Amino acid sequence: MSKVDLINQDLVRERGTCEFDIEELTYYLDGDAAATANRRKLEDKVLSTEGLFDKVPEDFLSHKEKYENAVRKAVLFYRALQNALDPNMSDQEKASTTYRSLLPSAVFKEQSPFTLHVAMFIPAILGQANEEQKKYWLPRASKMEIIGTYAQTELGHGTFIRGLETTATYDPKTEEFVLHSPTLSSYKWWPGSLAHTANYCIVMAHLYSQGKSCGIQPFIVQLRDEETHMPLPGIKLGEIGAKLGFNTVNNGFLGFENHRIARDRMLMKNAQIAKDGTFTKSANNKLTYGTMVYVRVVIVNGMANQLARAATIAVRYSAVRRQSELKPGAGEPQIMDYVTQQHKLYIAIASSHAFSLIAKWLSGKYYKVTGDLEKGNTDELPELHATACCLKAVTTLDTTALIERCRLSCGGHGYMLSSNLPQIYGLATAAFTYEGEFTVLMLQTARSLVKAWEQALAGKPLRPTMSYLTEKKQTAKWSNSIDGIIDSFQRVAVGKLESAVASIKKYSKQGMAPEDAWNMSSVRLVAASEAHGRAVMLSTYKSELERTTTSLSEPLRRVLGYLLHLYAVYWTLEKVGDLLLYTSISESDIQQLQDVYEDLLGKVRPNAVGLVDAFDFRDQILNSALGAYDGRVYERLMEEALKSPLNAEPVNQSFHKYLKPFMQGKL
Ligand SMILES: CCCCCCCCCCCCCCCCCCCCCC(=O)SCCNC(=O)CCNC(=O)[C@H](O)C(C)(C)COP(=O)(O)OP(=O)(O)OC[C@H]1O[C@@H](n2cnc3c(N)ncnc32)[C@H](O)[C@@H]1OP(=O)(O)O
Ligand SMILES: Cc1cc2nc3c(=O)[nH]c(=O)nc-3n(C[C@H](O)[C@H](O)[C@H](O)COP(=O)(O)OP(=O)(O)OC[C@H]3O[C@@H](n4cnc5c(N)ncnc54)[C@H](O)[C@@H]3O)c2cc1C
Repeated sequence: MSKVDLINQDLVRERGTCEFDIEELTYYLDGDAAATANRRKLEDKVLSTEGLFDKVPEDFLSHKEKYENAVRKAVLFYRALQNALDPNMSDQEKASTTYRSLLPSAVFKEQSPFTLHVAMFIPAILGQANEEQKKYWLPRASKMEIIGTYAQTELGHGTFIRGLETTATYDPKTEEFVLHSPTLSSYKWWPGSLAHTANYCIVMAHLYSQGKSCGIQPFIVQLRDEETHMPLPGIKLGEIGAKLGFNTVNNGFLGFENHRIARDRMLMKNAQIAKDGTFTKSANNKLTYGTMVYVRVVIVNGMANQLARAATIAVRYSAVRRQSELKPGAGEPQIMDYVTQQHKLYIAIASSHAFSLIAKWLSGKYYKVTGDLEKGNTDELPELHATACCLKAVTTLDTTALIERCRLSCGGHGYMLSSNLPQIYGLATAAFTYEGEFTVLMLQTARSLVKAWEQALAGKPLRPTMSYLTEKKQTAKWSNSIDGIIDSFQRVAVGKLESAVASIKKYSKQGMAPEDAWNMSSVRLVAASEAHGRAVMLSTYKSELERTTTSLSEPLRRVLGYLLHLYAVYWTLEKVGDLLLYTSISESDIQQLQDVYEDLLGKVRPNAVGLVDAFDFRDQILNSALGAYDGRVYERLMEEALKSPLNAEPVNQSFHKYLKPFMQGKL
C-alpha cells in the first residue's frame, strides 16, 4: 500500500475541496516561506533526537516517574534545541520560532520542567538586572549552566504582591541581605521547577533597609549546591503535589531561615541599594512588575497556538468520524456535516487566527515601550499594562472555553488522555489563573478605563486603544457590516463603562468609601473591561488582517476574510443582549445575522481541514490519537489502549487477592 492509501479517504476528499493553497497559509502564519523552512528544519533536527519519545505514555506513569522521565527528556530536548537553533538568530527570533512550532509539546504533554527557566528566569534577568549583573548571569543562564525559576507567589498571597511576606533585610555591616520567611503563609508556593529542578531563583521579597520598607524587590538567589544539588543551609524546598495539569513542571515551595546573600544579588536595574544601605527607588515602582507584563504578552501567542492544536485535533476527527443519519438511507454523515458541529469548531479556528494577529500586534507594542523605558520614558507603560491585562484575560477565557468545546465535540473519545485534549485544556486553564488571575487583571484594566473616562469628560486626549471612548458617545446606528459590528462593540464598552462609573458615583453619594463603592461596582467594571477587550480584539483582528494580507492570493484572502467575518458575527450573536441594550440592533438585524452566520459556516466547511492542516503541526506535536494527519483514529485509539500496563497480563493479581474471595463470600 502506498502512503496515500493509508490516509483516511474522508480526509483525502476534504483536502481536495480546499479552495486555497494550504502551504501559502502556512507561510503566512510563520511570516514567510523562509521562516516555515527554518521552523521545519528545526523540528526535523530536534525531533530526530534519540530517546526523546516515551515508550510507555507518561499518562501511565506515577507522579514521581513522570517527573524523572520529564527531566530525562528535558535534558535531551534542550541540548538538541540549543544545537539546532541558528546561532545568528536573535533571542527574540529563537523564541518566536520555538513558540510557533510548539516544539516542547511534542515531548511534554504537561510542559517541561525547564519552562520557567526560559519563560521567566531569563526574562527577569534581562528586564531587572543592571548591565554588570546581566554580563555575569545571562551567559550562565543561556548555556543552562544554572537552572532558574521565578518565585513570587506565596502560600498566603499570589494576587496581592504588596502583601508578600518574605523579607530581605539589608545588613550594612556585612553588606548582605538576610532573607527570611517569618510565617507559614510567607512560604513561596507554586513556582515551576522550584521543587527539585532549579538551583537558582529570582525571589521577589519585601526589602527593608535602614529600618524602612523599600517595597517589593527582585533578588537572584542560589538555592542548591551546584555539585551535590543539596539545598543550601537556611533554605527549605519541596514539591507542592499533584495538580489538574502541569504535573511535569515541578512546582515547588520555598522557605528561608535567615539566609544571607551578598548585596550584588539584588537585581539593580531599576532600584538600587548602596553599600551603606541607602535606597534609590526606580523611576516608576511598577517597573519591578515588568517580567509579568512580558509573560502576559507571550501568553496571548501561546493561547493562539494551543487553540490551533485543539482545533486541528477536533476538526480532523470530525472529518473522519461518522455517526447517526441526516437523511434516511443515505448512510452516516461525517459529524462535521452537522451544522451544530461546525458551530462548535470553526470559531476555534477563527479565534486562533485572531489571537495570533493580536499577539503580534501586542508584542510590537511591548517592544516599543521597552525601548522607550530604556530611554527613561514611561509614558506608554500604563496603556501597555492595561491592554496586556485585558487581552491576556479575555484570550485565556476564550481559549479555555473553546478547547473544552473542541474536547466535547469529540464525544467520548475526547475524554481519553490519548486524545491529548484534556491535557491541552489543563495547560490553557492554568493560564487563566497564573500571571494574574482573570478578574484581578480585568479590574486593572477597569482602573485605566475609569481614569480614561474621567479624562474624556475633562476634554483631555486619550491613549489610542481607548480613544473610542470619546468618539462613540451617541447610540450607534446598527449596521451589519464588520465595521458596523466593531463600532457597536465599542458602543457596548462605552455603555458598560458608563454604567460602572455611574454605579461608583451612586454608591459614593450614599456615603460609601471610594474603595467600597468600587467593590460594589466591580461586577460592572469587569463587564466593562471584557467589553473593552472584545472591542480592541475585533478592531485589531480586522486592521492587522488587512495590513498583513495584501500580497496573498485572492482565494486565501477570501477564506481568511470568512474567518474574520465569522468571528465578528459569532460574537455579535453571543452578545445580543448587550447589543440590544446599547445599540439600535433590531430583531430583524439579528435574524439576518443568523442567516449570514449559517452561510459563513457553509463557506468555511470545504476549507476546514485545509485550514487546520495549514497550522502545520506534526503528529508528534499534536500528540493525539484523534488528530493525526492520516486520520487513522480507530487504529491509533486501539494502539494507545494496548499500551496500558493493565493489558500486559490477561488476569490481574487483584482478582486473586480481592475479587475472587469477595465473590466467593470469603471477604
Ligand atoms: C535555549 C532555548 C530557548 C527556546 C525557548 C523554548 C520555549 C519554551 C516554552 C515556553 C512557553 C511559554 C509560555 C508561558 C508559560 C508560563 C508558565 C507559567 C508561569 C506562571 C508564572 C506566574 O504566575 S508568576 C506570578 C504572577 N503573579 C501575578 O501576576 C500577580 C498579579 N498581581 C499583580 O500583578 C499586582 O498585584 C496587581 C494586581 C497589578 C496590583 O498591584 P499593586 O497593588 O501594586 O497596584 P495597584 O492595583 O495599587 O495599582 C497601582 C498602579 O500601578 C499600575 N500597575 C500595576 N501593575 C502594573 C504593571 N505591571 N505595569 C505598569 N503599571 C502597573 C496600576 O495600573 C495602577 O496605576 P494607577 O495608580 O495609575 O491607576
Ligand atoms: C499552573 C500554575 C503555575 C504557576 N506558576 C507560578 C510561578 O512559576 N511563579 C509564581 O510566583 N507563581 C506561580 N503561580 C501562581 C499564580 O501566579 C497565582 O496563583 C495567581 O497570580 C493567582 O493568585 P492566587 O492564587 O493568590 O489567587 P487569589 O488572588 O487568592 O484568587 C482567589 C479568588 O479571589 C479573587 N480575588 C483576589 N483578589 C481580588 C481582588 N482584588 N478583587 C476581586 N477579586 C479578587 C480572584 O478573582 C479569585 O477568584 C502559578 C499558578 C498556577 C496555577
